[in-house]
This record gives sequence, structure tokens and C-alpha cells, in this order.
Amino acid sequence: MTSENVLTVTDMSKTFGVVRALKGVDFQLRDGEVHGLIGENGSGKSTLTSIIAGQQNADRGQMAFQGAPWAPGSTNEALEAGVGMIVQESGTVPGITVAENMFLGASRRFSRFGLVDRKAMGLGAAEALAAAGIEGIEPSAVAGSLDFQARKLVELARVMMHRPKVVVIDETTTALSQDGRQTLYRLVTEQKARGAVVFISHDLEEIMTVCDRLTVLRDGELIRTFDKNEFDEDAIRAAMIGRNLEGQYYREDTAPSARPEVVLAAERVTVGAKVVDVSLEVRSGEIVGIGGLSHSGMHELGKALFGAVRLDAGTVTARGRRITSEPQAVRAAMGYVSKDRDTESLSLTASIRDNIASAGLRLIGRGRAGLITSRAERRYVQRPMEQLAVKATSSAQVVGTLSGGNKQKVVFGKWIACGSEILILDCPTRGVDVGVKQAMYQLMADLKNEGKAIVMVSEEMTELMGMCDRVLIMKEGRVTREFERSPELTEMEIIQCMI
Ligand SMILES: Nc1ncnc2c1ncn2[C@@H]1O[C@H](COP(=O)(O)OP(=O)(O)OP(=O)(O)O)[C@@H](O)[C@H]1O
Repeated sequence: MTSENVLTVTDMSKTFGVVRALKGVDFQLRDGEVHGLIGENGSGKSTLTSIIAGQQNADRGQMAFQGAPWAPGSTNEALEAGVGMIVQESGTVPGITVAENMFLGASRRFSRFGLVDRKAMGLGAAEALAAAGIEGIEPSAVAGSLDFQARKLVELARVMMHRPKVVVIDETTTALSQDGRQTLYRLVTEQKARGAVVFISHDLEEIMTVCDRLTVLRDGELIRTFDKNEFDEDAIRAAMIGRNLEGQYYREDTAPSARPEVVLAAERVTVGAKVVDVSLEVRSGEIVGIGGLSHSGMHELGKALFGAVRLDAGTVTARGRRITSEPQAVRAAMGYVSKDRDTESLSLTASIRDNIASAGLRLIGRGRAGLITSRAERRYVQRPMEQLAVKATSSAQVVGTLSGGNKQKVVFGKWIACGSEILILDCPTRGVDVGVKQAMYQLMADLKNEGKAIVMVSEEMTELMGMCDRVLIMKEGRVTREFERSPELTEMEIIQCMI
């Protein structure tokens, strides 16, 4: 590895209203390295990298890329010049095809007599996908019809196609399942040979394995950069949160437990070829985990349980009611956290307060005219915001301007606040930092103890093992295995029956 800097950031600051997202950050990226960025939700990681990749401008500071001043005007301009970014949320445009997404802003390349040669564009996209080792995605498919993982892979292929010198990967691993992760790691290794990678993750173990150096941000300040030989979990964690994390991470009890009453039942549920003939029962006070590879059908099963997709066969019953639509699910006191939070779980242009209150309008105290008073609404929203430590200027902040992890807290808070009896959580801890993860697990354990039922769909084997009474494994649309909670259960045992 050469130690030459390929990109430098000097004295960078960025403010949003009263929020100082970056405070005088100096950052150096060396050629040939994978440089990790870690820090609590809202510590400034995405702000720093989005400025590097041309998505927005800094208020103050300079950058240099390959020895020349660097001030890209847009992400496309940055990508053309050699700096690409995979964003934390969906980075594809839903209404157009995979091929059009891949050549967004570059369709001129396929222009013949003023028309776009779609066939050539499709071939170009297929080639780029194949070069990135990504299989099973049709260039002609509309991006919005693909699942979250497939859209992330399209984004990866799009960036890699430009053979950039620097690639920023913002909290992408948790959007991918085991198979997608292998593709990501392979591309990171290839990129390292060609240039450098900035790798954002909340998973300390992952970041310590993947990265050569690691920088910790806290409250917009660069706290410390660790060389590989200085990597030490406790020291990194202490730099991140300014204190040591204490207490239990997952549930403390090691045996399965639940109350006798079945509150959610799926009977022979089929959704196309994605979910095939699945039956399951969830009891009061039980956490049931669902694991599998990305195309196993686990995400669709979560949606089916919440009435969010039409069933081709079978029934879902929650607390004695048949569930065939989302409003029915909500009336049966169900809540659903989607993996794709930006499009399915949140209203990005509305405030935190409106988002959290939206599921609980019937519970909020009303004034004399029968209208919800803003005081009652504020009180209703305050509790989950505090419980989950949502980092925001106030509950009036627009959700679209929150950091990724804080958006996730808002979705979780919305369903907790309205007293959901049954929660369907699809990757609930995606993008949240370790401290908040611990708080979410504690909340889940408390909800279980209060007799609520939880279904947790997750790509993280450790959280499935750590939190669930039972874990069901799905493969090709069917539940193929069930594991009971046990301290002897190993990650390998579960993964082996997924593939
Ligand atoms: N467009 C914006 N308007 C207002 N505030 C913003 C905007 N973008 C970011 N912020 C604020 O800047 C701070 C830093 O956010 P940033 O997204 O950089 O954090 P992060 O470290 O990437 O967090 P996460 O791990 O949750 O993704 C947060 O307090 C966030 O709410």
C-alpha cells in the first residue's frame, strides 16, 4: 500500500440551521486503503461523504483530489471525475428501468439520430451488471419493481461501471442479505486495488475486518483516526460515544418463553412464488424471528402478515380478525416497520411529530372542540423521541432532513407510541448505532414482557439468536427450519440451512 493521499479534506464545516453537522474536520484518504467511518447516528458521516461525492457543498473548508482542488457541483460530475458514492437509502429512480438508472445523465452515449437506442443501452447495462458479478437483474425491469437489495446492487454496478478512483459506501451492508454482502465485499477488494474506499458502517466487527484505517466522528467532530494495529473495540466505542456502553445488549434469558394465547396466525399463505404455503403462529409475549437470504421470501412474508400484499391463497388472522389490508392490520393493533423506510414507512416531507402521531390519532387527547391540541400531540410524541433518543432540533424537524438512523428511530417510535399489540419489524435496527440498538433491544424485551407479540425479519443472525424465542428460516418461499431459543445455537448452524 502506498501512503500517498488520494483525497484530503481540510477544516470542513457544515451547518443546517442550528445543527452543526461538521465542525472543522480534517480527513485524509490514502491510495489503496479501505477507510472506515464510524460514529453515532447523526455524528456527520453522511454529511462529510456527501460533500466529498458532490451531493452538497460545505460552508467552509477545502478538498483536494489527486493533488488538485476538488469541488464537484453534482454527484454525476463527481462520478465522471472519479469519485462515486453508494447512498444509505435508495439511490435509484423508481419509475425508470434498471438500464436507464445505470446510464442516468449519460443516455447521450446511446443516442442515434436523436433517439435513444434502448437495445444498446440494455446491453451496456447487462455488461456492467455482469462485470460487477451481479446476477438475476433484468436491465429492462422497472427499478421500482425490484426489492431493496436488488436496487442497491444496481446502484453498486452503476458506480463501479465508471471505474472510479474513490468509492464511498454509506451504510449499505445492512441493506443486503448474506449473498449480497459477498458481492459487496468482493467489489470493495477490487476497488482497493484500483483506488480507495470510504466505508461507513455501524458494525464494529465488520468495519474492523474490512478496513485498513478507521476514523471516528462524534457530534460533527473528527475524534480520532485508528491505524489497523491500533484497532481495539473498547477504545473505538469509547471514542464514538465518549463513555463505555454498559449493561446487556440482547435479552438476558436463554430459554424460549411466551404466553399461551395465539395472537397472530398465518395459515397456508401464498404470495406468487415468493411465499409458498407458509403457516405460522405467534403468541402473546413471544418474539419470532424470520431469517433467510434476500430472495427467500422473508420480506414478503412480513408484508403479507401486515396485509400489505394481496394473498394468492391462505389467511392471516390477528387478534381474531382476518387481515386483508393495512388499515385492517392497524385496527387489529398491528404495527409494521419496513426495510425500505423511505418509501414505505415514512412521510419524508412531514415533521417528526406528524409522522409519529399519524398512527395514533385516536389516542391523542382532544380539546373541547374535539380537535387534537398541539400540546397533546407534542406530549404524545415526546415519549418515544426520548426513549429512542431521536437526534433532532425539535419534533417539528422534517423527517427527510434526519440522519438515516434517526429516521429509523422515528418509524419505530411511531408504532411503539400507539401501543401496538403485534409488531412486524423488518430489519428494525438497519442503520442504527450500537447505543440505540441496545435501547431498541431493551424496548423489544420490555414489549415482550408486557405481552406484546413481535415478528422480526432480519439479516443479522446475531440479533435473531439474541432476541428471538424461535427463529424460522425461509428458503425459496417456504419455511424450511425452525430453531428454538438456546444458548447452544450457533450462527453457522442457521446460515447453513439458509443456503
Ligand atoms: N438537509 C438537512 N437539513 C437539516 N439537518 C440535516 C440535513 N442533513 C443532515 N442534517 C443533520 O446533520 C446531522 C448529521 O447528519 P448525518 O446524516 O451526516 O449523520 P450520520 O452520521 O450519517 O448518521 P446516521 O448514522 O444516522 O446515518 C444530523 O443531526 C442531521 O439531522
